Amino acid sequence: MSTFTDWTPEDAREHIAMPRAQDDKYSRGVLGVITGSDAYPGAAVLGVEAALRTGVGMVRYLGDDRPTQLVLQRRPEAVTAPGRVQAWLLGSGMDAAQRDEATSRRLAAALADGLPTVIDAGGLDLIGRASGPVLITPHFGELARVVGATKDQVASNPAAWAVRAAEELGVTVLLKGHQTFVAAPDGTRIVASSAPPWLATAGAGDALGGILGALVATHSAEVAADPGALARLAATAAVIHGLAAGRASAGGPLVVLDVAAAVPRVIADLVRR
Ligand SMILES: NC(=O)C1=CN([C@@H]2O[C@H](COP(=O)(O)OP(=O)(O)OC[C@H]3O[C@@H](n4cnc5c(N)ncnc54)[C@H](OP(=O)(O)O)[C@@H]3O)[C@@H](O)[C@H]2O)[C@@H](O)CC1
Ligand SMILES: Nc1ncnc2c1ncn2[C@@H]1O[C@H](COP(=O)(O)OP(=O)(O)O)[C@@H](O)[C@H]1O
Repeated sequence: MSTFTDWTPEDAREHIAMPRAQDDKYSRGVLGVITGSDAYPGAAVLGVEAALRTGVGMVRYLGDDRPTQLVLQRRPEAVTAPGRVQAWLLGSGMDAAQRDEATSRRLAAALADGLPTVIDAGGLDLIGRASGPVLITPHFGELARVVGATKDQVASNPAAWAVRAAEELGVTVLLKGHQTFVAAPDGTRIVASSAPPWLATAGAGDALGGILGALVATHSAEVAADPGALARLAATAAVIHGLAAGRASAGGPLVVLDVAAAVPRVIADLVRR
């Protein structure tokens, strides 16, 4: 039985990249994002919004036309031309069965980059094709599909299934749920428990992907030097997400854009501690 270490706000604060006076947008980190689809364009908007609110030098969004238009309407800060990136966020709001050729090509190019890559939802079939360090962000149903189990089996012992998936797949696993379990092939085991159940709402996981993508892009060099850093960044994202949900909720229902809107204040409070 693995022991999972609780990830606290004090732990999380150590994993926020503070911009320095000499920084520019490129040196802070560029997150490449391929998410969303005609069927689920909102997932792209939520992920980009959350990434920008977490703090990153640039979000380079390279998804389909419809989500691109919606992302730009909501966030003209996003750059939609190809170019340099330091980490990738792939798969939220995509359906592997509906993927067209152009999307497959863009995903393949991203996966061949050798960069740290966060893979969510409709990108999870691509785990084995990534050439860089990988972090996956499944919910119980998605992890069940990936490891060939049932959702009920995963739900009955999520911590153990997160460990098993990390060991079998050789990637860092962030398993979503009321508690967020993070397991890495190097034996790192972390749990984050700051999220209120009000966060169980459609799109919350897409926002988590954006928060995590931004943290990875702003720590790309650290991850290249030590892929074990991905687990600590994953747990930090879960803590930020949970604390932001607590603010957006204030004890009542929340909407995901309000969770993203709360992220900058959560981070400001963390770094002030
Ligand atoms: N605004 C947008 O654009 C949004 C877009 N979105 C995008 O939609 C796409 C489809 O994602 P999806 O999770 O809805 O369906 P899918 O992967 O087929 O899983 C279904 C299976 O998994 C289970 N299951 C589901 N959730 C679970 C959970 N939290 N915890 C535990 N189990 C859970 C469920 O089990 P059941 O309850 O049926 O037994 C069923 O077996 C994806 O690309 C996503 O990014 C969403 O993010 C919403 C907002
Ligand atoms: N009962 C719960 N309590 C707290 N957080 C939850 C609960 N259920 C889900 N969450 C969180 O909400 C998010 C849901 O993500 P996900 O299942 O991928 O939904 P979606 O695909 O709709 O974005 C995850 O970050 C998860 O940890």
